[in-house]
Amino acid sequence: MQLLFYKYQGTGNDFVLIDDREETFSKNDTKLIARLCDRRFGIGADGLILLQNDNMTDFKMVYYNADGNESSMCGNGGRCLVAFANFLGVIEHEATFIATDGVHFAKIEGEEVLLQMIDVPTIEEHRTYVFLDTGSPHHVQMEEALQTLDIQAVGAAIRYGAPYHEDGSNVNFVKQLSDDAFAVRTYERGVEAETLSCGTGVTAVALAMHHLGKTTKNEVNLETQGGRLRVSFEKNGLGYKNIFLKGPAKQVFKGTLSWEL
Ligand SMILES: N[C@@H](CCC[C@H](N)C(=O)O)C(=O)O
Repeated sequence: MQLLFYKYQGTGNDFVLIDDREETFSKNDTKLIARLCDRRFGIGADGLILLQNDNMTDFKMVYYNADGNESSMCGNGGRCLVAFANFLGVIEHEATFIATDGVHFAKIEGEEVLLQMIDVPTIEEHRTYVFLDTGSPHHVQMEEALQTLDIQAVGAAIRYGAPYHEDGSNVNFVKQLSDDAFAVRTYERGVEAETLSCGTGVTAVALAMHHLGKTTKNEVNLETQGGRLRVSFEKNGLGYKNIFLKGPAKQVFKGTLSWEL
């Protein structure tokens, strides 16, 4: 049996995308998905995403982390899937799709994809960090020595430590660059390593920085290790609404592989 796959990346957060409208992919095969995402034994990616049919929206997004487990929302993956749906002819320049956290609206603007994220009703403020859920759970903390920080060691300690433990959280380290720009490095749960960019992560950072008064702007630039993303939002009581994530999403290559990888 042969598997046709496409490789996409959004600011260096990379994904194996599969057109699964016929629902033939072995979606519960954790080992297979982890193997496909493996950078030495497989194609190599931070995650794998299925594009499936949906009755109410243009398509359904099913997201797996590189460890092979189905997980919560992926912002960069969602943007890549919109570009893929356009490539397949499933959508033109606008779309709604269903993901694990609800319905998303998206728009293709040239080389970039604008993705509406779920509303964030509350933000937890702690002494040294902020925690919020932007479709996926995110720990956000300021870090002056951002470029020299051992993200693997410090990120893993926070991800597995209290209060997150087994369920875990993604961990974002942030340095302010100007009144509307922040540099971000993210340790991703389910990849269990730093990724070059995280869409739900930079969304969490933008909201957290506004919440903490580090910026008064409603559109913030986020410099990730893989490129620049922009997040816009409106304050809504204790939380935020009309949250949009924007940035590039590109096809890298496509391929076919045999089932016995
Ligand atoms: N890279 C993603 C986040 C993917 C989900 C995350 N690893 C988790 O399990 O919470 C993004 O761009 O948002």
